[in-house]
Amino acid sequence: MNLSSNTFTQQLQSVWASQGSMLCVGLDPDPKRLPAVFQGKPEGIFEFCREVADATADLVCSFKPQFAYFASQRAEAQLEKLIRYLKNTYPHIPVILDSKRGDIGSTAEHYALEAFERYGADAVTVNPYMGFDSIEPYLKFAGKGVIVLCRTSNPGGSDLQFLKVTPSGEPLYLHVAKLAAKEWNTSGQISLVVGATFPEEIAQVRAIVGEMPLLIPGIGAQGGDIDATVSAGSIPKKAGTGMMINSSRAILYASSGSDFAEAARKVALQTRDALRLAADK
Ligand SMILES: O=c1ccn([C@@H]2O[C@H](COP(=O)(O)O)[C@@H](O)[C@H]2O)c(=O)[nH]1
Repeated sequence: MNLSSNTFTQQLQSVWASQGSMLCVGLDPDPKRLPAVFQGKPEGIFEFCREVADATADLVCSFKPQFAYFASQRAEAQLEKLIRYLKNTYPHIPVILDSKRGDIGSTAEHYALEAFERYGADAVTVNPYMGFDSIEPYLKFAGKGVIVLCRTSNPGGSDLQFLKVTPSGEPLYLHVAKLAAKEWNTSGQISLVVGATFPEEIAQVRAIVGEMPLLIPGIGAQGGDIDATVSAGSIPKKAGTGMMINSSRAILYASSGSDFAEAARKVALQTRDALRLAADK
């Protein structure tokens, strides 16, 4: 199979089946929390992420490097190198660049080039606040995934996402889910972000979007409940699919000692198994 001609959605379908995992490991290399051996090392960020990825690759359905952790350290070259490494070593595992971009179309064209050509990501997270013309440039990259923020995991997400925006009193996040699923997704490239900290809302989004993949951050360090999340986001009769459930800090920083990779694997394995168990209920 030529994986490079596979779409993001096809990659996900195959990896859910082959790895039996809905776990997405988030790569958020916080300089204050890196094990001592990587601190101040020229390619320490790349090396730390590579070791965690190598220790968990057989347990995941995707990797999600968070752009800000690299950019704040002037480590964009290490991000490029990391994604190149992941794509070469684990071509079956999709890489999501979490950069939550959003801007007018002419600028979005360059954010899309950045995500898909410079970094070579399979999918990118985007903010829908500026409307469809800010999303459209990403959709021109056939097969690439475009993951739209819908109901985010943070408490402040309610400030805007719960505002009633239609005459019938529909909250903004459900309006985004409807727009994304019924108007914007003509090419099948769109997925949505919904937080594990809000399982009731996950269920409402799932009811609107059918089998659309959901990126679900918020288990682990943010305390989202695994059973409630999986139950809310599952696709009827397709257990173990449909979701990329992200955990970053709980896995990356399971130990700050020299056993960090082993500890990361242990937590990733427990999380993968808890997700599997929840899917089988
Ligand atoms: O609603 C959202 C959207 C994105 N994120 C990102 O996911 C990870 C979560 O990290 P944890 O350490 O597992 O809490 C992080 O990169 C966020 O930027 C999110 O948390 N919520």
